[in-house]
Amino acid sequence: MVTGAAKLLVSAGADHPALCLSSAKSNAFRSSSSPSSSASLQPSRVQFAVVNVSSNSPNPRSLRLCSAAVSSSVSEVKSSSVPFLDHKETNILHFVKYHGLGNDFILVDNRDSTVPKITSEQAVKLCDRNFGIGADGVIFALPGINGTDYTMRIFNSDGSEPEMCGNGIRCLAKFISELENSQGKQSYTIHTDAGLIVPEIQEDGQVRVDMGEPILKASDVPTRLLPNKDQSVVKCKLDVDGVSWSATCVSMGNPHCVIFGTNSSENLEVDELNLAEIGPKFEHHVMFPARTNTEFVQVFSPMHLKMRVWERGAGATLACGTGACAVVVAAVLEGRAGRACRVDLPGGPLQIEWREENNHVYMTGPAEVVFTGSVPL
Ligand SMILES: N[C@@H](CCC[C@H](N)C(=O)O)C(=O)O
Repeated sequence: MVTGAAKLLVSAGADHPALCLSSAKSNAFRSSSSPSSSASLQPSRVQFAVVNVSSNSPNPRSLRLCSAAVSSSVSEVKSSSVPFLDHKETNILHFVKYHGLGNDFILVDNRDSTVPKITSEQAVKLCDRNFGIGADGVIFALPGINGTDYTMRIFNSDGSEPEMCGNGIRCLAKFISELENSQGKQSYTIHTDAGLIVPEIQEDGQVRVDMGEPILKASDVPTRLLPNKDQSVVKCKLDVDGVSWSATCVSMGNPHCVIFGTNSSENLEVDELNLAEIGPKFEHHVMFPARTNTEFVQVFSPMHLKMRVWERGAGATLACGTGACAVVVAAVLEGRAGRACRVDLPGGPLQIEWREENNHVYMTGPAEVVFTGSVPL
């Protein structure tokens, strides 16, 4: 069943997924060019279909090319002339998976409704890396509110709904530009629960995001840690797991607890931390009434930081955009770094700038398509 176009079809039993994978490098897998390739797929047995778009292809048209392929494998009954994401089969969700530095998301075209197409319980199942598609969250592109172009909503992989997601909004910008069929430099106004966020796709494909102003007032972060006179929580003692940590709390719309050291060591070696053990203890600490994301940071120089993150609702991830922003704000407040830094995350670097003129934080980084697919709900 493998053709010259590198088409691979695996059909499993009724209780197991049938999976269709296609190379993005050829148009030969379009439905019109290979009608027999999907003939062995019986719609009732198709549990899951994925088209591999190519994680390293910079070709912005790759998503549109592959959309045609999915329509042929998931639904033989549909005409391939209808764009993939516009198919309206009952109980099938069409999605595109993206990642920003390995922080990965299932993107859903929700422009026709203000209600997310799936529930938080369904999101948990789809994010599962063994029994689902696998992702750190599900992101919906909804109609704009109050004059904005779009609204972003997101479920974490545990089903909770955060206010914002930095890597996710870069992915959303790329997703929207594909939906709108636009090319080159584009900027969008996005309504989020953290306020107005403005991502801009650059000529080089990177996405620069105006992330708005950081929130430092303890009660707004929120944290119960004792604030300073100016209401901020900077270098505050926090006991976790028998260790006294030095914590600075910053909200980028969502809460972050930033750790550079302990009472016995001013500087962390972040690779030595057992994140899976200590992360949940920070996340669920009584000092954080809305739980928290936690970043552990090592300072290489005033312009170069390294962090690892334990995310609220998602655990250890390869990157966290709001986390990297919070880290630079905290580093400035603690006098450890300048306002423009490279932040190294497990999945790669982000450029972060906290501008003095307008108090806004700017994040620049990549967002890439991984694959398109369809899944029954
Ligand atoms: N990975 C995201 C943050 C996602 C939300 C977070 N888990 C929370 O619950 O606040 C990012 O890149 O910012």
